[in-house]
Amino acid sequence: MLATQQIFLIASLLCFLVYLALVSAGSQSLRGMRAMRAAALLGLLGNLLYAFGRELPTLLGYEIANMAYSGAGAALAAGYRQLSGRQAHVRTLALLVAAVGILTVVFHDWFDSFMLRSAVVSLFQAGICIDIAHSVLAGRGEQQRRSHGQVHLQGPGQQHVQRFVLLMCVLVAGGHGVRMLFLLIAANPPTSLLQPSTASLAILTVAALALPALTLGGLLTLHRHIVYQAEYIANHDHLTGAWSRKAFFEIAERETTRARHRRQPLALMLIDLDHFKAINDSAGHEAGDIALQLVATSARETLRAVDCIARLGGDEFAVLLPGADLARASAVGKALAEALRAVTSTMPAAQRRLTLSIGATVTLDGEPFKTTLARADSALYAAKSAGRDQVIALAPPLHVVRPASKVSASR
Ligand SMILES: Nc1nc2c(ncn2[C@@H]2O[C@H](COP(=O)(O)OP(=O)(O)OP(=O)(O)O)[C@@H](O)[C@H]2O)c(=O)[nH]1
Repeated sequence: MLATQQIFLIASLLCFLVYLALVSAGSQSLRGMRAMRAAALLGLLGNLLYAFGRELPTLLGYEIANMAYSGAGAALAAGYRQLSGRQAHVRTLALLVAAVGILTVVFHDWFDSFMLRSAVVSLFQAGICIDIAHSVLAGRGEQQRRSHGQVHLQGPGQQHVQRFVLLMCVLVAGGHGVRMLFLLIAANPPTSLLQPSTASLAILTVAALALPALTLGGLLTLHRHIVYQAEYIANHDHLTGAWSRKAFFEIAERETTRARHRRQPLALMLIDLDHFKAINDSAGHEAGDIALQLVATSARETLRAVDCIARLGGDEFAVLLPGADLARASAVGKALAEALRAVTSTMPAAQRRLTLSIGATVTLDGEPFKTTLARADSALYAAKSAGRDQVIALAPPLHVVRPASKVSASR
């Protein structure tokens, strides 16, 4: 058996295994999944056709094999584009694949030139690798933006996958560059890719293994996306996007320990919408949902990336402010109420009436978090009892620091 045939058979097997893994990963709905599957299948087909190229008619063993390879590259590029949130541009990629197919036929059957065929294929494959690298780098920025303040959801695994894909792109694009250079300067340039020379074998190995390797990178990226989505759903409130109650208590324990170690203050605010039931009753449940979303949006505009907002249930939110003292917590509470007022000023009457009661406190060194939470709850209760639409801050031990200061006159 020829060495080249073995390489292509190994690459076929790898493509098949990656395809199986992509199928078993399920989740058809995930962006990029279909393109990755198509890349693995086309890669499998291309490698098999190349493996038996000598036994098959030229049309199958060369032209169709080439088309399958180009198609696999294009599908990979589309998949990585979708994974990173870029537009896939399927039509443009399909046109490029067709152009590569036509040119290889022209430079094979009409004007036989191994050099020109190689130039077309190398330019296309190097371009695909550059585009994939671009997608990976663009996706990295996107994830950093999305994970702002949620860093623990992004494990180091994702970075390793991105580095692996980038390395493969550099290897393949660089390999095609070296190949072109070699063809240009070699005293006796090869006249066929299947010519048994060490250089041809090296090029073939890189080219054949690049496809399953890049498809595997896509599979790993998809896997990280699935894990990320599952973690996101488990840790976030679906309506407002705020942290879930469960995640909040985990974060609170961690932040309490961190504040103690760093000897820094940690403030906690409990926020409850005023007369929320009336909004639901008068304007409907949907208007109530919008009101809850507005609170979360206003909070995100007001808070820093290190702060954390969670929906504890119903119309109650909690906010952790690492490094903030009581005065700062009061100021943030007022700023939040102000931001909500600004957002709702142009809204229908039901949401325009939206005000907040806020109870704030700071952790006392060494006390369990549930004690801090109980104090913030007392402050919130005091704010409600004092007429709502205000921030009340309670310092440890339990005494009122800012008695019933109105954020604004109630409307
Ligand atoms: N629209 C909507 N309403 C919800 C949701 N979860 C809980 N509620 C409603 O929130 C209301 C909670 O009202 P309460 O906190 O008991 O009372 P309130 O009207 O806000 O009055 P005060 O808190 O005393 O100012 C109830 O009517 C619940 O049905 C939700 O996800 N969406």
